[in-house]
Amino acid sequence: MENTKELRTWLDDMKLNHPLVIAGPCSAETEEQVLKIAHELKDSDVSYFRAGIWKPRTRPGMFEGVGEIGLHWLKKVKEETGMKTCTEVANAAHVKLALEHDVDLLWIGARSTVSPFIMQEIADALAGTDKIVLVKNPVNPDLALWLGGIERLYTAGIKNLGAIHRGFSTYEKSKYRNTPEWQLAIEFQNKFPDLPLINDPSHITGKRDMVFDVCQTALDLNFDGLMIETHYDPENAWSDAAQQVTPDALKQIMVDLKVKKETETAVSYREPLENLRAQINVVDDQLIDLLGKRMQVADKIGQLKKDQNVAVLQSRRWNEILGNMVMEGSSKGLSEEFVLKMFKAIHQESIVHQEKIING
Ligand SMILES: O=C(O)C(=O)C[C@]1(C(=O)O)C=C[C@@H](O)C=C1
Repeated sequence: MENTKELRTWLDDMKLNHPLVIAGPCSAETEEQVLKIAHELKDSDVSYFRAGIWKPRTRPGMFEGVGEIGLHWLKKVKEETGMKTCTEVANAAHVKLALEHDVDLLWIGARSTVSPFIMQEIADALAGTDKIVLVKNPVNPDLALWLGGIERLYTAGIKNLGAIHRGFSTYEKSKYRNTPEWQLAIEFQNKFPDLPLINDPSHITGKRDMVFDVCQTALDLNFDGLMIETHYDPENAWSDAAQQVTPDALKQIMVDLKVKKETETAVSYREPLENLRAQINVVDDQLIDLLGKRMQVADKIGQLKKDQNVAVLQSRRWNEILGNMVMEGSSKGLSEEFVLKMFKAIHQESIVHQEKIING
């Protein structure tokens, strides 16, 4: 699959003057709940009304969705509000039902994207459809697996495609429910700049009061749209209560978000930008130079360890460095998360260098 301008035709054809917005409850609960939320979202930037009909849950015994009956409610949403509809599909049976009930857009969840078998089954069931199909990132930060899933759909003749960035599971706890790993989304855009990319701040944050900031970051990184879980009574939602926002909050988010231009040709922007970029180039060169020098010192320690038969990994020394650097970093306005990530990468490279010397 190659990047082509045609990949974004379905989105361009919508002629929106704002990012694409997909909103609605995490789960369809009752007909009244679905219709009430849909009516509250009717006069907003929302183009697609979402509701989970089949809910993949981590553990059994939780609410797993209302199933097929919810598709009738989505049809009513379309008839009564004019909004298009969408839901998640996770197997061929879901696809068949969703197509039969004329759902306009289907997405594939993170737990399905991880499995090439499931992706192929869904691709085969969707073969040739002109519905829009969006693929969430797999739970693990694996760009090739994400793109591979999309490719399976493309190969099955599905041309109205896009991706949803919903963040990644990690072993380490962080302030996010699923860490965004923005770098991966940036790499995604570098490979497929014209494939519409939607952000899902609800699953990234897991908390409604963090949703706005993640939306803003996504727009700053040129995302094409947002999928935001919305419920008139989020606290009492049957699933994901902490991360849903009310329809009014969603409308406010859309007012407050600053949509920026991709670039600017005016001299008042280009001139100072070029000057600042020249400064960045100088600093980047210095960084590389310093890192090279640091590795030369690590090589010398590696030789010493080889001669004296000492282990490469020296945890006490390493933790000392990390602690000092986090403190130094914070005095220079660098976040702990960044300093740790950067020094872990440096340590890794240092170990690779010393291993080469010891085993070379
Ligand atoms: O201090 C050492 O023993 C080193 O080899 C240097 C270094 C580093 O890169 O700072 C590398 C590996 C060790 O685990 C600890 C620190």
